[in-house]
Amino acid sequence: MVLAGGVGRRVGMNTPKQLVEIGGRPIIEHTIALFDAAPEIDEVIVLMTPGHTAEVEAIVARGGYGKVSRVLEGGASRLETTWRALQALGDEECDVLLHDAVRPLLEPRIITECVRALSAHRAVEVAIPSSDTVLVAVPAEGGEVVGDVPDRTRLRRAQTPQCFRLSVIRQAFERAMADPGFADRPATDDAGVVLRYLPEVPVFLVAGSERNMKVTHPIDLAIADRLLRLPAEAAGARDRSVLAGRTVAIFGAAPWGSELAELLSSYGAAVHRFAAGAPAEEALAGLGRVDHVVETAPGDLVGSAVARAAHPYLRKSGGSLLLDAAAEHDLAAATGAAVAALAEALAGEWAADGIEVACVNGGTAEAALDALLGQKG
Ligand SMILES: Nc1ccn([C@@H]2O[C@H](COP(=O)(O)OP(=O)(O)OP(=O)(O)O)[C@@H](O)[C@H]2O)c(=O)n1
Ligand SMILES: C[C@](O)(CO)[C@H](O)COP(=O)(O)O
Repeated sequence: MVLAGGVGRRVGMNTPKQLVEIGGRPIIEHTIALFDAAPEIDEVIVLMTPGHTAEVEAIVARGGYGKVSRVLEGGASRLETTWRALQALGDEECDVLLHDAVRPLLEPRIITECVRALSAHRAVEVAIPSSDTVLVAVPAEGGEVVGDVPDRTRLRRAQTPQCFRLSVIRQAFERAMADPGFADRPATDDAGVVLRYLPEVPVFLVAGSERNMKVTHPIDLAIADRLLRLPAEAAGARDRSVLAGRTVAIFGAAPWGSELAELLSSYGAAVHRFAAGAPAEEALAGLGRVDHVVETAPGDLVGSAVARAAHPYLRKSGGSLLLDAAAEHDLAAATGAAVAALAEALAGEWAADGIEVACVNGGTAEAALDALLGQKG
């Protein structure tokens, strides 16, 4: 359930913040795409700000997010939106993940761990340690003073998804909605409702991440935009043995092309080479699955034809695209800059599809391979 019923008062734009475009697409699209691509997820239901469901339906149709079954209107508060989400589900028992639409940087690892945890626990919450000391402020003359400094080692910051067996979260919400005191002291998240109304159900904690931030204030838009343009594992070294059995298509004839093909083959990849300007769609269709695409002749419309053709394949495989900005060309300098800009734009746009895009400026086959595996570039 993608909870998107808010208006984004704190961000302060005249449209709900989940429709604001960052990293090349609306925030809510990043979030929908994540769940749509997650193998553990069967169905996605979106609860959107009243009056804005048509915009989300258009995003879903344009992006072809086939797991989205419904786009419904949310309620007046986050908890009311959750309540509506629960009412929209049938009687059949299932696992439910409730996720803030405005946390578009959730890693697939967290979805996997949450779903796995639900096989042993009826309630699961994602949380991270607090890197700040947290204070309890108490009113005092002229302002506030520190009332308490809780032991930080026991404090966690709650994130989403918050995950439950349907019967558990539904029962907790039924009790909350029947409690006349709930409206005066509402919970601030879904797990809080379980804690208060079904205290016998332990809420198991799964490790979240700093990256899984919530876009709440204007500055978060800039931070999230930047993060969306960085690959999730930017700093992580990659093991080249992952290339075994992968399919790589190389277009054009960069000086290092043959050496790269040999290197890839030595790690067990199946390498297919195509001449510069070869019809990319036709070439890739003949391969079936494609894990990595290398365009070394981006002077042909600065690589966009190959990129366009490669996108559906790389989206399926979670692979990568490498562009070479140093193509020999009459307008080499201008073309190179355009290729680098294209790579940066695609990296942002495709991050949510799990595709990495890198760019090299000539160099060696070794450097190209590192870039292809997301280590540099
Ligand atoms: N009536 C509401 C209010 C919030 N949310 C969702 O809950 C998530 C977290 O809420 P928050 O960051 O508070 O979003 P807004 O309520 O939109 O922001 P603000 O409080 O600044 O208005 C968001 O994905 C938001 O769309 C919701 O589904 N229904
Ligand atoms: C659910 C939540 O994201 C967990 O941190 C948070 O409590 C939502 O709070 P908000 O004030 O509705 O943004």
